Amino acid sequence: MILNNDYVDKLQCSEIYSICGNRIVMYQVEMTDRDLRRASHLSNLCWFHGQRIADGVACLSPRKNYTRFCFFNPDGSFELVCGNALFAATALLSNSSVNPLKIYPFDIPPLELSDEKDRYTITTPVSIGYQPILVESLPPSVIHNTGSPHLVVQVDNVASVNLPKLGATVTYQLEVNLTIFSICNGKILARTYERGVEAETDACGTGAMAVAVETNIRSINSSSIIYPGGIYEVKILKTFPQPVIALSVDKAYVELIENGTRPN
Ligand SMILES: N[C@@H](CCC[C@H](N)C(=O)O)C(=O)O
Repeated sequence: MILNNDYVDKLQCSEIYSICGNRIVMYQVEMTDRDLRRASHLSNLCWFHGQRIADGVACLSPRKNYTRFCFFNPDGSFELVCGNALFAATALLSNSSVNPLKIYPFDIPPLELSDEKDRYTITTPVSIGYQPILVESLPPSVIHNTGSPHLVVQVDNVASVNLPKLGATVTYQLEVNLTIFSICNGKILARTYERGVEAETDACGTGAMAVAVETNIRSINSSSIIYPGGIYEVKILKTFPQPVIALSVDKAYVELIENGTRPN
């Protein structure tokens, strides 16, 4: 993506990464926790001349022994975790003096991040949903919280679902993301409609984790989750007392697509 100089000026200390096609602004800023939580105005970095050019903004703020992580959707809503932004954060900080393994979101235990050979990996506990929910024509489905909440629905064929229509209903009624998946020749295919973006994105890290939880419950054995924008690998490391998942992505799917940093 080539943006004009006006937008590059607006970006200042930030970059846009594409992670499996999910475009995230990575904004490095010195801010207190209190100010960060209120910084929903930073979501304006996702917009240029009324057009959405990114699917969220992740703020990284240095602390003494770790980096604080905070995420806003393009509509300004706050979310604890964006899986893809954490992959980008690992890529961004791995060449700096900051310890990339210590990136802490608010309110939840720190996730484990690793940068090994050709892959980035996030390891995190997730909360399983038990209460089946009925929305429109969808089969009863549950919400898994993988740092962000996803209603996870198995369908016959992901390609033939009218995701914009169903997703809009789900985000409006339940205020969660909608992630659908189907099994095709033993492979898991997935799509996510993101709340706060109010559109389908090319891929979603927390959505892939939610699919991994659901397929594990249904005894579907496949470690690859294929989104329109790229492929994630998942491993369930343990299931009790709650599942712990390792989600990884090939570094080739993590691309710096716009660099707004300017020399002084
Ligand atoms: N794209 C993200 C999830 C971002 C948060 C989501 N829109 C929400 O509001 O929960 C990912 O890769 O996990």
